[in-house]
Amino acid sequence: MVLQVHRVLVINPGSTSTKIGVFDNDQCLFEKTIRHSAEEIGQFQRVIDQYAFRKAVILEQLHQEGINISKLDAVCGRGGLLRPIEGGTYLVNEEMLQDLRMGYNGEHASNLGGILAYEIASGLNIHAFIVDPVVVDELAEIARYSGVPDIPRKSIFHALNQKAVARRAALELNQPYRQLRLIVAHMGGGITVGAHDCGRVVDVNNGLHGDGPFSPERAGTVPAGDLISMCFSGQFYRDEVMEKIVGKGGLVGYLQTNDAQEVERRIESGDEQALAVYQAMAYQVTKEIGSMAVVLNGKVDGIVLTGGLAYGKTFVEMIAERVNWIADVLVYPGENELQALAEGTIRVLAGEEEPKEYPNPV
Ligand SMILES: Nc1ncnc2c1ncn2[C@@H]1O[C@H](COP(=O)(O)OP(=O)(O)O)[C@@H](O)[C@H]1O
Ligand SMILES: CCCC(=O)OP(=O)(O)O
Repeated sequence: MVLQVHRVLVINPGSTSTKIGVFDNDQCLFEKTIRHSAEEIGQFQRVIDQYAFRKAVILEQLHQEGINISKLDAVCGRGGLLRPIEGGTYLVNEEMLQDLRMGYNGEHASNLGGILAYEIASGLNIHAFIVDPVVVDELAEIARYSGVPDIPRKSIFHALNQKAVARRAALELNQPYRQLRLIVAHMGGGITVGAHDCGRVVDVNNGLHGDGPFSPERAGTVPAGDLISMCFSGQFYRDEVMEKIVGKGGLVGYLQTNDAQEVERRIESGDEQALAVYQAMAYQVTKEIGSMAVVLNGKVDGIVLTGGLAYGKTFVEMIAERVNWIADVLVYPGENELQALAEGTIRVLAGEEEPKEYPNPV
């Protein structure tokens, strides 16, 4: 029997980068990470305004690589701040596009994933998909309480990569993912730390809207009372305050860069402020890991560090030395998101799985 080969373009817009790949089934033909500086991204007021810029960057890169897009069978994007849904592969439909365009659950680069996939696919008369978007919701009911009844906690995190690396850790630990208790810290432009309890992410910080550790471009949890006073001080517009939390918080706020490698260079050249901020970011990640250990009743089979920041040896060491008493630390730098997007799409194209229809609420 001849195996049918499906060619898929996958697009992963992150807050600090656009990552693309072309796959023949699960075989990667080419992948590329295009990094965007804080200034480059900062010139756009809204995430949706970055659409034309990111599309041009993608098409230019494919052109340079000599990829003929008319040979594609599908396009898949990382999605987006939709309504809370269960994991899986979803066909991009009109209702989804509307929610992505309006930012139903807020603004994030991944909203562009489904839109870019749809725009490129519709020009070629092929289907567009998203896989395991950032709103996959498996929270335990107890984790939804915030203390303010009108503001329930939400599941907004690096679902795609957290699941992919958790499965990789399960292979390494030689046990099924569904029988393991893992803590996964994805450390990219945003940072999310999830408690994976036997295959379900029962608690995780909302990586976008002021919850958890600060990150290269986000504030994480901030003192609520002071934030409220800032909002009503008359000194700032709403968007300006939001930017302090998402986009211009964290490393960008303290050091005016979202680039951890640049921070490491500054530290090497003796910059004490850079060192203090980097140490504080690691410290906040360890606090979140500690709290997820409590969520798992202290029975933790492994702590997984992943995302772009996990390439930073010093940063990983700062974290590992504070948390390795909880469990062994496994480090998977970068992310498996392109591969995971491709595999989710191929499962549907090969007829192994039916695509889910949005919305398909939890
Ligand atoms: N080799 C490296 N050493 C240290 N930090 C790195 C390295 N490579 C990337 N990073 C940092 O990782 C962060 C981006 O992570 P990434 O997972 O690619 O984010 P996103 O997908 O949100 O754009 C940036 O701060 C970047 O500077
Ligand atoms: C919205 C949660 C996912 C996230 O923060 O992604 P990036 O790190 O790519 O911005």
